[in-house]
Amino acid sequence: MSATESREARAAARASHEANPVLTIDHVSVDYLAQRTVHAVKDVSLTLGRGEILGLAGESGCGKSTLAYAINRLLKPPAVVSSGTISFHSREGYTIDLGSLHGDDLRAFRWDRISMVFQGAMNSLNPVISIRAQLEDVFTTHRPEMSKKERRERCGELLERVGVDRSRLRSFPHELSGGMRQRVMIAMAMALDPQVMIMDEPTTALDVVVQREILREITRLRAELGFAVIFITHDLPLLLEISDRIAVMREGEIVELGGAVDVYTNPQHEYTKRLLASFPRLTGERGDFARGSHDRTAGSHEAHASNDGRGAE
Ligand SMILES: Nc1ncnc2c1ncn2[C@@H]1O[C@H](COP(=O)(O)OP(=O)(O)OP(=O)(O)O)[C@@H](O)[C@H]1O
Repeated sequence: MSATESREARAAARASHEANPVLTIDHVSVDYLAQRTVHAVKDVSLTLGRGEILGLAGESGCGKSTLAYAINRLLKPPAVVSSGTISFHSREGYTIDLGSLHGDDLRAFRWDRISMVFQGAMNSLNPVISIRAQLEDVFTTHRPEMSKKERRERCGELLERVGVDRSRLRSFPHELSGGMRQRVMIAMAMALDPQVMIMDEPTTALDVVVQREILREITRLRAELGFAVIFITHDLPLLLEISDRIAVMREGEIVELGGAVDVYTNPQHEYTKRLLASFPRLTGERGDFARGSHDRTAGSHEAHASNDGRGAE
C-alpha cells in the first residue's frame, strides 16, 4: 500500500465512525458487586467505525479492561452490566444486540465477528500442543465444513500474515519467543476474519523493538483486511502513533474523545493534559514509526485468546 493510499485509508476510517459504524456502545455502565460496589464503567457511549483504530487510554484501574470485557460479553460475577446496550452492525446491514446473545450463538459470535487479544494471551497457548493443532482447532470448531487440506493451508497463511514462518506450525509454544507467541495469538484472533478486534495491552509484556514490529503488522493488516480495532493501553504515546481516534478514560468515564492529532495537539480536558505531560518521550522520533515519516500530517497514527473471565477473581 502506498503512502497516499495509507493516508486515504486512515482518513476514511476517521470519517466512518458515524457514517458507517461497526459497533455502538450506548450508555453502558458496569458495576462490580463486591463487598463494596465498584462503579467501574459509568455511562459510556462510543461508536467504532468500520475499519477504524480507536485507542482507549487511561491509568490503571480506570475501567478500560472492564469495558473491553463488557463488549465481548466476557464479564462474570460479581460484574454486572447495570445499564446500556452494545450493538454490532454487520457488513450485510443487520444489527445485533450483544446483550441478547447466549450459549452457542455467543461463542460463535465472539470468534467470528469480534475477537480479543489479551496482554498475557501468549501464555495461554497450550504448552503440549503444537501451534498447528491449536490454530487448526479454531477452524475445526467454527468451520467444520473445511477440508483438512484447506485448514492446513489456511493455518500456514495465517502465520505468514503475522510475520511468522509457516515452518513454525510444527513448533510447540516453548520453542517460540514471547513476541512470536503473541503473533500466533493475533493470528488466531484474525483466523475467522472478524470485523472487530479488541486488543487489551497486547504488546505490553514485549520489548520495545518487538512491540514496534507487531504494531506495524497490526496497522498493515487493518489497512489490508479492513477490521476495526479497539486498542487499549495506558501508554498514550503509543496510541498517538497507531490510532485514528483516541478516547481517554478516567474513573469509569470517557472524559475526552477525538482525532488522535487533536487529542495530542489540542487536548480539552485537564486530565488529558496531565496524562500527556506524564510521557516525556512524546517528543522525538518515536511517533513516526507506524506511519512512516511521509505520513506525519495525517496524525499520529495506525484472538481468540484465553477467556480469563473478567470478574472471576
Ligand atoms: N473482580 C473485581 N471485583 C471488584 N472490583 C473490580 C474487579 N475487577 C476490577 N475491579 C475494579 O474495577 C475498576 C476498573 O478496573 P479495570 O481492570 O477495568 O481497569 P483498567 O483500566 O483496565 O486497569 P489496568 O490497566 O490496570 O488493567 C477498578 O477500580 C478495579 O479495582
